[in-house]
Amino acid sequence: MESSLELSNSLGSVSSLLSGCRTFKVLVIGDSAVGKTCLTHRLSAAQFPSCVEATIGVDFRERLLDVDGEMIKLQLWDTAGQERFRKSMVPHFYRNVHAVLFVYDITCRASFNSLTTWVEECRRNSLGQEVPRFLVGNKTDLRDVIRADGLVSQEQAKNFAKTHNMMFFETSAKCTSRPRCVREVPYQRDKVEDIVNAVGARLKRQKNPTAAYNPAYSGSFQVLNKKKEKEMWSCC
Ligand SMILES: Nc1nc2c(ncn2[C@@H]2O[C@H](COP(=O)(O)OP(=O)(O)OP(=O)(O)O)[C@@H](O)[C@H]2O)c(=O)[nH]1
Repeated sequence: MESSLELSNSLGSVSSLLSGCRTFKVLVIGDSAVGKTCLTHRLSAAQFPSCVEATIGVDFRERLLDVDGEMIKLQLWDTAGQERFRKSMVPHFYRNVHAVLFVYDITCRASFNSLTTWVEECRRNSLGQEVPRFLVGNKTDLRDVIRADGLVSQEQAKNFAKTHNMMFFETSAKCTSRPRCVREVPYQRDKVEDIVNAVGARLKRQKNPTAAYNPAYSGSFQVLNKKKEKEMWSCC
């Protein structure tokens, strides 16, 4: 497993050097089922997936982005939320990270409360404060079907973001139709592109990112010997 990771990362680095396009590793973390996989599909400009399974290990998706005339590549690491599917891979997730998206589900207070655990995991893995952090409250399309007192309020989330020096967004990975969402429920504006642009703009200002972890494909690494085995290196 580890040698596969190292080999693929080296191949990716070569590809990145040849393309001359700066590549940034963006880690996506948060509890299981908050919507990290769906969100990374959307962030990489793909559709909301019709069917998703729990991530085993990590999946990769990429997004090429034009930021003020410079093409940069966001390499989105969609990590497993379930501890049993993360196992010994965690240190790999945190190596050479350029930005982190902390995702919670606005309808699941427990996923918001867990954010401190995810922040702590970053600290344990020596992620410096200079690495930009983004807080994303997902599933805003469910705001109307959940009792207000069951929702994580924007105020709470903003305070958390401020305390931890994060840029805050709420979005729905599912709500893909911008005009329909804007007209029907104004606060459900499709913010996915806003998130991509904010991450891109913030990273573009970063000088000389390390180019170590650059798989030039979409694929996945998974912890083996699990019942729910997907194919290794499955394309997205
Ligand atoms: N209503 C709604 N459902 C969503 C949204 N995003 C994801 N989901 C659903 O939430 C469930 C979990 O989504 P995933 O993307 O697999 O969650 P995850 O965080 O990647 O989960 P792990 O892989 O276990 O870490 C799926 O049934 C999705 O269809 C959203 O914005 N709105």
